[in-house]
Amino acid sequence: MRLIIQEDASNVAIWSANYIAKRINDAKPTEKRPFVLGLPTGGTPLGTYKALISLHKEGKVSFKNVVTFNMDEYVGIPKEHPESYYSFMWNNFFSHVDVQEENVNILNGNAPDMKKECLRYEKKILSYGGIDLFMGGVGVDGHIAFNEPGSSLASRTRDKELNQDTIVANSRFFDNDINQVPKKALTVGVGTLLDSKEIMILITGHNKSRALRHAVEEGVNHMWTISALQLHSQSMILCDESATYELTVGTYKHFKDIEKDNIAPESVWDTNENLGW
Ligand SMILES: N[C@@H]1[C@@H](O)[C@H](O)[C@@H](COP(=O)(O)O)O[C@@H]1O
Repeated sequence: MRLIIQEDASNVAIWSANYIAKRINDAKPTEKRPFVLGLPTGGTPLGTYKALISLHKEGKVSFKNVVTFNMDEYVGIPKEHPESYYSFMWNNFFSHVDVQEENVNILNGNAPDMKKECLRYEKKILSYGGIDLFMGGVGVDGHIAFNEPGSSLASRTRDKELNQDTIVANSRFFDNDINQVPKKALTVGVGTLLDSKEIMILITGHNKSRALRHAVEEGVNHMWTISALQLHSQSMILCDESATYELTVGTYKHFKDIEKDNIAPESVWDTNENLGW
């Protein structure tokens, strides 16, 4: 696993956006052979979406031949609800780039048959030959997508009960009222994520430092589903300095040293100016 440590969250955003743009451009996607991108919601990837929109507006990347699959969606709120992941994605990203509506895939949290919906999603991912690059975030308790502690590391797309920690954490988007937060979600499984060709997880802020330690320094454990990344041959965590507080000095120095020549992807574009950072 690679661990790339950036100074702060804005650098994480710029780095990840450039990386995604480079992967898409290198793949030279076509209508018949699109690039397949897995995407998350949450506060963490917002900067990445902002940076990708800038890159798109500068003509440096197109999403015309990109097919997207979102990680998860709440169950039981209408898709038009301002806090549904459908609304999040269209408001914060899809509406600002040239992605084609028919290429956007988001689980339907209101499907009459949840099992069928999850199976349909898995099959659709397979129909494209799998996901080329899955970007994700992490919960404070180390959950990836909505794979809460104790989720099977072989799990596939399914419905999951959200735990109290997640409900409390997500209540910030629901007027800080835990009663308004959906108690269930549909989510890709850990196994689904591990089948992606490449995984890039963004971890920023002090409150995620325990999750980062478990991901990097502890063993693979279903109580910290993020740790399953250790089983993947092309996984990368991109974090900021604040998230490294629980790493040992030795771990920190090791990754700083081996990644020192990889501060940015080879053809990094300087988007700082345009983003006002
Ligand atoms: N299902 C999402 C996860 O995909 C996300 O990684 C996590 C952390 O979100 P944030 O980036 O806002 O801390 O929140 C939710 O639980």
